[in-house]
Amino acid sequence: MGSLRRRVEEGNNNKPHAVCVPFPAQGHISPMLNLAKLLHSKGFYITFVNTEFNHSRILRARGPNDSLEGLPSSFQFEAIPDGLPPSRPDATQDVPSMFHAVLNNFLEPFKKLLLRLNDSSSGSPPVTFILSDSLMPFALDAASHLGGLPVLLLWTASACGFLAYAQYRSFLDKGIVPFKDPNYLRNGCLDMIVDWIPSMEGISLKDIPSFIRTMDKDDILFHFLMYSVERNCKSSMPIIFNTFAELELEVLNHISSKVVGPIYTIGPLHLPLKQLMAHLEDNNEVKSLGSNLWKQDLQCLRWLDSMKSNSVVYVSFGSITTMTKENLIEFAWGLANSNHHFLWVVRPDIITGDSPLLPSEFFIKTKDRGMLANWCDQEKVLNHPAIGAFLTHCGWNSSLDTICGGKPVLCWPFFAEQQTNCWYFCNKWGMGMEIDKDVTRNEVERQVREVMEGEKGEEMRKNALKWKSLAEVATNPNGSSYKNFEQLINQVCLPLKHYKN
Ligand SMILES: O=c1ccn([C@@H]2O[C@H](COP(=O)(O)OP(=O)(O)O[C@H]3O[C@H](CO)[C@@H](O)[C@H](O)[C@H]3O)[C@@H](O)[C@H]2O)c(=O)[nH]1
Repeated sequence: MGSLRRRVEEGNNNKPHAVCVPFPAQGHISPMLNLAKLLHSKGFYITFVNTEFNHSRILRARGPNDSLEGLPSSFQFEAIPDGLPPSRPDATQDVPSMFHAVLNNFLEPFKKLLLRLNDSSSGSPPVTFILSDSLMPFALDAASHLGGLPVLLLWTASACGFLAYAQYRSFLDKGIVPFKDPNYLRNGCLDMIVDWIPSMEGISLKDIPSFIRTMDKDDILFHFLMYSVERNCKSSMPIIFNTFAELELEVLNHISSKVVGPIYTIGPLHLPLKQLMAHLEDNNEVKSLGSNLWKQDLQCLRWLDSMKSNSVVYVSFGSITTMTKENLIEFAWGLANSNHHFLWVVRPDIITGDSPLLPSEFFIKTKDRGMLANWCDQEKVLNHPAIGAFLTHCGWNSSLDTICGGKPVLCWPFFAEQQTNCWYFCNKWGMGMEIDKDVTRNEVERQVREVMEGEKGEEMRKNALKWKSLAEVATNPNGSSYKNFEQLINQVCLPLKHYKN
């Protein structure tokens, strides 16, 4: 697929040009787009690169007028093929296959794209740097192929997740991974305390990013993360973290001593973006840009408007989590039996290969207090005063959404570093409780009641509000993330333009 829009405009040629390449999944595209918009507001020319698959999904979910067309001349979208066979058009692609594709299929089309963008007839200024997702290591290879083009790396998950992934080689060297006993998931093995990770005293194997859970020495999930994080650590390029220093200070100090390049914490990106959007005119094209891969149900917010403050539990498991039909039924009855109001995002692809069907008794029992949606504007939902708590899988964007909204969490981590985020919510940040992997309706009911009515829930709510206010301080002028972002722009990104020319 070629350029979607190309307009040469006076003045663009002097702009520094950032080519942004997110990992092709919702939880990566959204923070990358947020950062791209912030860079654009600082005068950068942006090329945003999606896969063809996700590009089509965004067009379908948002419609051409409200997604990728009619943009200012200094913000363009490009799409490259992922080389994967066709899959369900509105479902998240298989994660191991995507890791395989990233390692094998992306380098050549991406190099071709960079060459085209750098061609004087392209209509865009010469590329100044690549802003690459940390999980797209081919961007580093493409950059060196093009004579050492600078690369900025964006880590879209938590810093604690990064530090935990950075231990993967130790798990191999110590002979812990791959596991040898086929019962390792059930025999208490995962309760082993991991005692060598600085700043994570008391953490157990079960809280380490889940890709250690394998008996296969060549497991693609484990090796992809180990390889990508190690490449980040060894690179002299800056790594940007979507977190704030006050939240993960100790971890960040350890990461700083582990990586060759500098690190910049500039999050939560939601907050500076919100401020930026508030200042843009309503007809500003960047304002209407979004990256949701599913169509948002706008009714949810209207429904919440009619609810009392702190009275609704919001339930969502992000864009990748899948569960069994039995899990879904247990969540449903747990919510129903709690007698609380709830808004539940049930993605059409949440049950692998099947539709998420719920029993009619459930609908009868929850008729006046339950709302289901395929997808919603989660940031807005979590900022809504009616929401009292969030039942989440602990993906990092959802974690930041809830921190920015000041809502306590019930955690049901699915995979990746969600287990580590969950451990931090429950053990360090004091705003979370964990629901067992083998979820039961009784536990869901009990925890929903606790977070909505109990003393512990009250304590968690207070802590959540404390983190919300610290996140605001960090992103306000003179806050840590604000200053880091200014430094990143003025001391790293803008001088790169000078260096290129
Ligand atoms: O109805 C919904 C549900 C979700 N979201 C958004 O979807 C994103 C979901 O991202 P995240 O919470 O991070 O979950 P995943 O989609 O699972 O994200 C992947 O990417 C994250 C960032 O790298 C990792 O932390 C996760 O472990 C990984 O699974 C967030 O921005 C939400 O605001 C909506 O807008 N509407």
